[in-house]
Amino acid sequence: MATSRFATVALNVPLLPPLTYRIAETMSPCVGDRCVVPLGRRQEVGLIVALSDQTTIDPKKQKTIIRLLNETEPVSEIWLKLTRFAADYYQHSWGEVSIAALPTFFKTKPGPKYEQSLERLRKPYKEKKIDKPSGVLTLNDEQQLAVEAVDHAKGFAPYVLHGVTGSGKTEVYLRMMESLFIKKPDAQVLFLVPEINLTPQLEARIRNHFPDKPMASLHSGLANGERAKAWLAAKEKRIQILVGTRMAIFSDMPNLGLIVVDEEHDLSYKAGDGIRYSARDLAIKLAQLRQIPVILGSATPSLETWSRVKNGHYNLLSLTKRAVPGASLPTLSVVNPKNKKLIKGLTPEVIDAISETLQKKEQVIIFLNRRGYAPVLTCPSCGWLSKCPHCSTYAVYHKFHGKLVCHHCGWSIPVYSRCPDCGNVDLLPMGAGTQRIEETLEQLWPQARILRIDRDTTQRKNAAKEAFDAVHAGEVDILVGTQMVAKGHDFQKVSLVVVLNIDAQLVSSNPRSEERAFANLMQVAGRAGRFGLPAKMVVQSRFGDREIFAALAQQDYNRYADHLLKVRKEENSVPFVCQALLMADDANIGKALEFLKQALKVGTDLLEQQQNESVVIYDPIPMALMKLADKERAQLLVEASSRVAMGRFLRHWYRQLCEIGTSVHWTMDVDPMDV
Ligand SMILES: Nc1ncnc2c1ncn2[C@@H]1O[C@H](COP(=O)(O)OP(=O)(O)OP(=O)(O)O)[C@@H](O)[C@H]1O
Ligand SMILES: [Zn+2]
Repeated sequence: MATSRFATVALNVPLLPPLTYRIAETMSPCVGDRCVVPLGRRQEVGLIVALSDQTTIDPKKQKTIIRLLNETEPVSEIWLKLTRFAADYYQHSWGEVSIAALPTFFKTKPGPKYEQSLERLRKPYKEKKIDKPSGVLTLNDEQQLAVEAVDHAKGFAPYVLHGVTGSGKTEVYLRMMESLFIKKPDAQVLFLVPEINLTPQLEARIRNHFPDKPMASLHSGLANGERAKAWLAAKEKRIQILVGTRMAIFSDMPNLGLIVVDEEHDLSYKAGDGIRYSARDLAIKLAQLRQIPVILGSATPSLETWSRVKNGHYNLLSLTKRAVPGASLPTLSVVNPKNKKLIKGLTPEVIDAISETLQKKEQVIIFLNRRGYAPVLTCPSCGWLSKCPHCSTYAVYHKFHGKLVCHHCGWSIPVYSRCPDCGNVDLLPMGAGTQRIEETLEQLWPQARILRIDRDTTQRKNAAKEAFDAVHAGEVDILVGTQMVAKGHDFQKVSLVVVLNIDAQLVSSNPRSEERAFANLMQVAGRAGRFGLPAKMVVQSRFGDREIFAALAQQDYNRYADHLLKVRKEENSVPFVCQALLMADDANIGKALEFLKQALKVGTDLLEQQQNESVVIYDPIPMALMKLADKERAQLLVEASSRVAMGRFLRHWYRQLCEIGTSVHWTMDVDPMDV
């Protein structure tokens, strides 16, 4: 075979299409190999995406590949296609996406110890101990049906596994994997989870079920070396099961036979900075490229996903009841705190319910989506408020550390002993966060063992795992926390869930806020009564008569999702339109808005030129959280009736935006989560 003389190399540079380099005679690269090339005065690691025998580049300007990095197999054609798709879809250069998708080790110029490091990465994983051989459960009919459907699937097959909380979705995933392994013993499975904190429990469950199948996890809590190790093990087929957060979607698994996206509605599948990809959406694309089944599981599927079930793009698998015999869903009562005699913000109903549950020696979860002691500190004499000097928001009072902390930019100072404006010494915390509720609980139930789980208590490595282990071991009576306590955990003895302060989410101007509140409520309700204890849920809210609570009382996702879809359809909003957001920030909001006005003009002209009537561009506006870390931010919303129309517009518009040449920093978010 004649060797090619030129290689096209993708590089991590915005807007830069892959560049052509000469191949030295001693090298025989493959498509998918990494290499080091000169770029201006720098040397960069690039990815070879094509080979050819000729080039139109002037021989004097041709540059040569400096070093070929082919000690590992080249990335697969499918991996290249996936990253290329993501690049086109999210408006980045192919190199930006593909290089960024590699673990740091593989995108850094090799140092002197490169070979030894590679060798170390290839060392086998230490055997982990299996807790106890898991007994074989008999699947119920619905579970059985779900497993069989996927077992019979041919080629690309997208499924939504919609199962009420505690309906045994995890068991279904495990059996789906099992039947895949029976058919293809060397198959690989990619199992995506929204949060690192959910991986230990799940990993243990998978390990117990498949003691012989090598597995690894991949998430941002791992050191660079560990990430590279997992990535390489997946690539070289030394592991068969990869459990990971969104970044794991960019693993390259040659024998991939099944993808599971657990809790598919979770926001953390969408990257919030850099390349703003959705791992869930890319999972669908990957399954299509690999021609395999993909399972999106949730008790509360996102409306995007639900509408695709409704229009027949995805197949629906339903689990309508709890899996453990005798287990039922909690009964709901909504208590209006208005005109009630509150004790430290708690209604008598909540207090009684907690006391009763503690008497029965069962566990309580208190869910409050706000960490810290109080969201704001105020001076009652002059009206001073604890504003963050860098953001258009308040710094949160953290009593135990004696600090004011901005949850948006991280700014913090020791808390004032007197008002910085008027000198008054009696500063007052307003509202309550998890710390304050914890303090209240300690005062009201001094005998109870109370544990708070939120981002503040779980920063140390393994802290979250240890905390949840304590709950599982029955060492905790009351668990108070943020969303972290609502997700995924299979608690045995929780029989009461109390929800405080959900109202902020119900009156928000963000149109997705209510959808999220519903998902939160359903999920947290789902932590109670999983093992047959009669369970209760008490929500303090002023909006007890809303549709959301009627649906929650029945645990009727379908009813509420259909209701929301109807509203969205009437409003012609997502998922009935596609959106993209152009965001600009600058020290001065005026300049950010000015740039967006130019962008609007360019875009409007382009639409006219394209005779594209499926796309609408709205006027630029300051963002809801206008100032963040001293940057003033504005946004421009684009909506289109189809993804194709959107893609056609964005591609050209993006190029033209780059030509505007502004000092304003801007980014594009395709399918934004918040507008
Ligand atoms: N067929 C079955 N028979 C008995 N118990 C079962 C069966 N299937 C699952 N279970 C048990 O039911 C409990 C809940 O299952 P699992 O955690 O898989 O639910 P889930 O649907 O993932 O819940 P969630 O969405 O709330 O996280 C687990 O303890 C599991 O062992
Ligand atoms: Zn701030």
